[in-house]
Amino acid sequence: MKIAVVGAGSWGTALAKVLSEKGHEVFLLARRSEVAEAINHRRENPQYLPGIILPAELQASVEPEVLRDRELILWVVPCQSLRGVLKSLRDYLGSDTPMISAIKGIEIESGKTPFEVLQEFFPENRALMVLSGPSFALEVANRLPTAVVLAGEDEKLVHSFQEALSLPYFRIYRSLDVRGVELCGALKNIIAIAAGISDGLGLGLNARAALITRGLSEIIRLGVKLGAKSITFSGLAGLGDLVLTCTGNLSRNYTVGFRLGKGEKLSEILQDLHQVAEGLKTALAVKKLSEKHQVEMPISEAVYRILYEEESPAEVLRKLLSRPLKAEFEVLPL
Ligand SMILES: NC(=O)C1=CN([C@@H]2O[C@H](COP(=O)(O)OP(=O)(O)OC[C@H]3O[C@@H](n4cnc5c(N)ncnc54)[C@H](OP(=O)(O)O)[C@@H]3O)[C@@H](O)[C@H]2O)C=CC1
Ligand SMILES: O=C(CO)COP(=O)(O)O
Repeated sequence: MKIAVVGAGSWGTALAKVLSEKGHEVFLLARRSEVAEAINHRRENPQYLPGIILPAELQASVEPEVLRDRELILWVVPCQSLRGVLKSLRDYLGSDTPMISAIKGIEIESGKTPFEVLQEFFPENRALMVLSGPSFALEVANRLPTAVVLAGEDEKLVHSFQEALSLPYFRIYRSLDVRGVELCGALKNIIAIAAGISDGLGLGLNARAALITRGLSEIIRLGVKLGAKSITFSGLAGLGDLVLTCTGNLSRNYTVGFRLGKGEKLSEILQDLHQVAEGLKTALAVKKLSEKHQVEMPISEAVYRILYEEESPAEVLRKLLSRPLKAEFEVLPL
């Protein structure tokens, strides 16, 4: 299959490597020519995946022309950049070319997910899909076993892409709950920041387990209000990715939280953060969505206050722990 991956950061490069190893003809569309040149001539993306040797067949370019004859496009740019990237590239794209978003975020202005933004640009396209799940780029690039989920509305189509894109070390499960799979991936990043803060403060493993569990509970509440199926949250894109990013120090979101917990200011952290930590922006989008839909999200709210109202992590923690006691599950008559 002729494939283009748009976005030559860590995840775009790792996915392009997987697809190239599967035998597809892959173009990786970079924004900067030095990135494309390093990939084409040194077989490496030194800024984002240093030391990983990329397949000789994988080609990189900065020319949007390479999108013209592709049979599949993967979108792998930061969520807040997607709309601008689509505006600049739409003339090179077929209106019904299959497309997969591998982006985990929510647009701040519109409250839309990447899938919804793609639908806005390609309203007739019935071949839009979402890829999510626990998958650190570096581990995938090192061919460590990974399981992810591909979601789409057309079961036959998702099934065929599941087969076409899987490798033994990159197992793709399929789902019809696009909304759920996509929201899981976006919302877990905020909880990962919270887990990092907790670890940075030295609050211990009990606290982290509580954050993961209560975090899951609140992201299900919002997700279901927004049309997701609750069962999806117990799958790879939900619990799987939540556990990975709340416990793995390869996570950029967790790392930002950890540094905040250690007392660094967000402005200092942003200065040397050379990759995207989507949870920072998603926290703003979720603040608006939770207020609009009247969903209580105490952990996400706490992260928002630390990030954007400069409340100290210790003060936010004190408030979290003094919330009224309640039943664990709202639906049970306890
Ligand atoms: N890394 C991971 O392990 C995983 C990441 N994801 C998701 O994938 C998405 C991309 O993340 P990731 O690859 O890690 O991010 P990185 O920060 O590693 O790379 C971002 C890439 O996007 C490019 N980019 C940024 N802004 C623009 C823009 N306005 N126009 C065009 N290109 C732009 C960057 O180009 P430049 O270098 O020129 O700035 C860079 O190639 C995120 O939503 C993330 O949550 C999902 C699963 C795993
Ligand atoms: O989503 C990820 C792994 O599944 C990557 O997490 P970070 O963006 O926090 O690094």
